[in-house]
Amino acid sequence: MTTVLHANARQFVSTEFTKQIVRRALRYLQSGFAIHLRGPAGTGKTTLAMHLAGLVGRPMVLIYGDEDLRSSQLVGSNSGYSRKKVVDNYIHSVLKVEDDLRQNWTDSRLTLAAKEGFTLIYDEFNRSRPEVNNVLLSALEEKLIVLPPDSSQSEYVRVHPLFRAIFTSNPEEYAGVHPTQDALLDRMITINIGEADVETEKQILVNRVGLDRSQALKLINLIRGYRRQVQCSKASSLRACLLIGKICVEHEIPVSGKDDDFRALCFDVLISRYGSGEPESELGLAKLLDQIP
Ligand SMILES: Nc1ncnc2c1ncn2[C@@H]1O[C@H](COP(=O)(O)OP(=O)(O)OP(=O)(O)O)[C@@H](O)[C@H]1O
Repeated sequence: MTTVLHANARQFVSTEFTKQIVRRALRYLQSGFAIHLRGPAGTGKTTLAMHLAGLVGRPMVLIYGDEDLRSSQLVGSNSGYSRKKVVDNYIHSVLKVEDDLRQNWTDSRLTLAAKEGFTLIYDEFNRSRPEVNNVLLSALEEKLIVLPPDSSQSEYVRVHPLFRAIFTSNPEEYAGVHPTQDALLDRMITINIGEADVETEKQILVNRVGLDRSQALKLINLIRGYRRQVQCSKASSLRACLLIGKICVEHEIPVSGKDDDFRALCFDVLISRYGSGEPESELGLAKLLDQIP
């Protein structure tokens, strides 16, 4: 049974940075094009996708890209049998038996969304093997989903005009990410989602974990400073900010380099995330913490 979701608009923090992306993305979706939000981990792609789906206003279906995802989990599969047996002995000398055994076909998420005109969010789609995603080529271009020959259904599903698709992905240099076939990229509009601006991260920290603005700014500057120092561009600072911020608020730890608990928390979260584990990386973080009043 496929779960259909509805977006929780309250959670989404809107700033000038996010509004200009939402404006562009909505334009493309309203014109019927699939969009692809691509960027480093933790830059807010999935949250933005859910927000956009909420603005489109149709129920949404969520699929997560995965190495083991099979095309049947996108399109559907036969599950079990139903049997209809009719015994006709109206004329007692004549016994007529009709025995009809059929396979039951169950639509999976892509087919459900395409049939009903829902919004499909396919999160980190390039973690699925490229051949599994081939079914999307005709879904996005010819607006048809070709069902497997043994599907006991018609050979294809016509895509509902209100169907929309939002893809998210990490760049190909990430572990576990497959190169995306050009034909699929050619069928979507890719928006590169970079690191949010300081104002957006600050607003998210204030709204999501309850830090005050000055503490949020101190934390953002510390983490961005450390990422610059160790030259780490792999993941954004947002998740680390939210993690440290939440623990500080819930355990009343001040955002201050003078506080031992805060220093230990930053070492625990930041060295493993961005650091090299080398002594100079730890020394560098200690010096940055010394500068936080
Ligand atoms: N505009 C926003 N409003 C509120 N919270 C946000 C916003 N953008 C991001 N977040 C929060 O930041 C964190 C990271 O966001 P998200 O998971 O969407 O990033 P992502 O780019 O999809 O990461 P990944 O590539 O690892 O999947 C989440 O906790 C999310 O709730």
